[in-house]
Amino acid sequence: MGTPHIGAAPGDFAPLVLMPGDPRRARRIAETFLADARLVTDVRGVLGYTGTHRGEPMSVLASGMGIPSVSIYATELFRHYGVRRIVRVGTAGAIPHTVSLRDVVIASAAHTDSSVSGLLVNGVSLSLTPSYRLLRAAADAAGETTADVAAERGGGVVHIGPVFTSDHFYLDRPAVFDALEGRGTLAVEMEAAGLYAVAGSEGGEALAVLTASDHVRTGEALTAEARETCFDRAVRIAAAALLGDA
Ligand SMILES: O=P(O)(O)O[C@H]1O[C@H](CO)[C@@H](O)[C@H]1O
Ligand SMILES: O=c1cc[nH]c(=O)[nH]1
Repeated sequence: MGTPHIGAAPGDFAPLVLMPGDPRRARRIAETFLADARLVTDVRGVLGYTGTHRGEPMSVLASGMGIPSVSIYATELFRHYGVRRIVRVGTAGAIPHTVSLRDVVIASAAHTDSSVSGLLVNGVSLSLTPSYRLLRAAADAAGETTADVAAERGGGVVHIGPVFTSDHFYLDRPAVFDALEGRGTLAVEMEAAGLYAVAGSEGGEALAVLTASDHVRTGEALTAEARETCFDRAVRIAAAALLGDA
């Protein structure tokens, strides 16, 4: 039963999956966003739950950190569990000063310093992009969140644009961030490009909806408590995108 990394039985996952990096965040999402959630896998402590959201079956599974880890879980979900859509709900470091802590960044493309963009098609550096349907549904779900509305709700604004998926959390190269910012890159994280690459290869749909938990220019960072509260907004947008025309 299951795959090398997922202990769930066939049929245990819904076709729609939310995917945070952190297993404890997966549990929190299951407790707060899913009705009747049940644990379906805990191999290696990577927790997965299935329940319903607004009456539709929906699952949550942690990805762990980095492209190799998210690639394993996304591939096994698409290939062996009939999953159709995965939306990553992660944290990220804001790059330009126009992105503030608590803002949500919907990743319309993922640049990367990983080899993944060049590994899949010989001689080609692939553009790693989300499903247009998911992107459009997330943009619609976020649409009413102007700066004023966001301030009233205690959250930041929603940005849509490219992100940088890095293999290096401790990347001490400001020039890289300068060059990426000059090309419109909004935030840095460690999984979106891998998820987009897997979805492209496996015939699935994927998107990353990120919350700015720290700022690479100023060094500011959210407290652990603020991180949890702010994160809910990204999860709401992600769940709405998953439901889309499901
Ligand atoms: O909060 P998550 O989803 O894990 O995302 C970010 O946090 C981790 C690094 O601290 C990396 O996985 C990065 O992408
Ligand atoms: O990967 C990440 C996640 C949050 N903040 C960063 O600077 N990098």
